[in-house]
Formats: sequence, structure tokens, C-alpha cells
Amino acid sequence: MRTDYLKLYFIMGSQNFPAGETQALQVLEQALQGGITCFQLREKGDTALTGAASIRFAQKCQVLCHRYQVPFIVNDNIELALQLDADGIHVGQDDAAVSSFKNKFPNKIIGLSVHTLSELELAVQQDVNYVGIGPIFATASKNDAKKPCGVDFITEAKRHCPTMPIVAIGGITLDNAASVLAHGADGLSVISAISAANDPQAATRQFHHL
Ligand SMILES: Cc1ncc(COP(=O)(O)OP(=O)(O)O)c(N)n1
Ligand SMILES: Cc1nc(C(=O)O)sc1CCOP(=O)(O)O
Ligand SMILES: [Mg+2]
Repeated sequence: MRTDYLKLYFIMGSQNFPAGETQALQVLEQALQGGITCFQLREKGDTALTGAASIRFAQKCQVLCHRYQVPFIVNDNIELALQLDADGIHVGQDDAAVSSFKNKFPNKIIGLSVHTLSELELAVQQDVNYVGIGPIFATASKNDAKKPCGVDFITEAKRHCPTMPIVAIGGITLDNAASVLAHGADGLSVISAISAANDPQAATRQFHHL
């Protein structure tokens, strides 16, 4: 995978917006105009869209991403990723084995969440395309987030496995992003820093001028 795709990786689902999917699509387009380099659809939680509505929403997100030539990644849901022929899938430690995703979804981007150095070593052995390391800081966007690991863990991970692309996630804002990059992350992954910004396009642009 091209590491530059990880530079500014925006994640969201309709649950991240008070006005639901309409607002989600508007913000995604603003984020694309502002220069996000990757997008992950993470439709999760009690208010998540289901069935045909979730597929229609996902298709609309994918069309926008294609228009801006930004990879469209699906969180967790391999059926959706296959149905839409997404560019990749992001999976967590509690999901099925990476090998099963690779078999079902060959030649696609596979991202894996890691929280420890041993999980990172396994990710290298499994030849995933990138790892998501987090939460770096406290986050309100994931109910079951682990304890924050801090920026020094990024440096430790990069030293341990220098060739594995790392995207940092969890509580990343315009104020702390420069430190995250200075500690060795290849890219930044955010939900609220863009989804809850007063001006999502301007916020996205600012991440490119840290
Ligand atoms: C880029 C990136 N990194 C980490 C995660 C978290 O994935 P996971 O641990 O599977 O948790 P959920 O997002 O599924 O709640 C991610 N989604 N993206
Ligand atoms: C989806 C997700 N995964 C995390 C992890 O630690 O694996 S933290 C997180 C939420 C990130 O949202 P925000 O940018 O608003 O903090
Ligand atoms: Mg997951």
C-alpha cells in the first residue's frame, strides 16, 4: 500500500452526526475537498443504518471517494466490502483471523488494529498493509476504546517494526497531531477532529499545514 494514503485517514459513520446520513455525506465531501487521503466507513452502534439503507449510504460514500480518487475502506463488515468491491477492509483483534479476510478479499488493502508489540509482530507476519495504533489519547468516539497508550508507543512500535506502515488513532486533534507525527506515525486517523469541526473542509486543510 502507498504510505501516503495514510497521511490523513478520515473515519466516520452516520452515528457520528446529529443529522445522520445527510450530514455525513456533506461532511465527507467537505473532507475530500479539504484533502483527506483515505476514508473508512465505520457504521456502528445503536443508531447505525442497517439493511438496504446501510448499503445505499455506503454506495454514496464510495461514489464520493472514487470521485476524489481516495481509497474507500470498510470497517469490520466483509460482506459489505465484497458487495461494493471496496478498496479494503479494516479489522480489529476481536474479528476473524486476518488470513480469512485475505482469502475472501485478495489483493485488497487490509488494515489491522494493534495495541501491543506482540500484536504488531503478528501483523507483520500476516503481511497486513498497515496497522492502526491507538488510542493514542483519550477518545469519546469509541465506547470500548482501550486505555490511551501515548505517543511514545508509536516510537517504540516503529523501532520494533520499521517497515510496517503505522496510522495513529484516538483523540488526535490539530493541537496534538504534530507530536504524533514527530513520534514516528506515517499518518493520522481521525473521527471527531473532522466530523465535529465547525468547518470540516478547513479543519482537513489545516492538518496538511501542521
Ligand atoms: C485506522 C483504524 N485503526 C483502528 C481502528 C479500530 O478498529 P477496531 O479495534 O476493530 O475497533 P472498531 O473501529 O471496529 O470499533 C479503526 N477502525 N481504524
Ligand atoms: C475508531 C477508533 N479506534 C480506536 C482505537 O484505539 O483503536 S480510537 C477510535 C476513535 C477515534 O475517534 P477520534 O478521532 O474522535 O478520537
Ligand atoms: Mg473493528
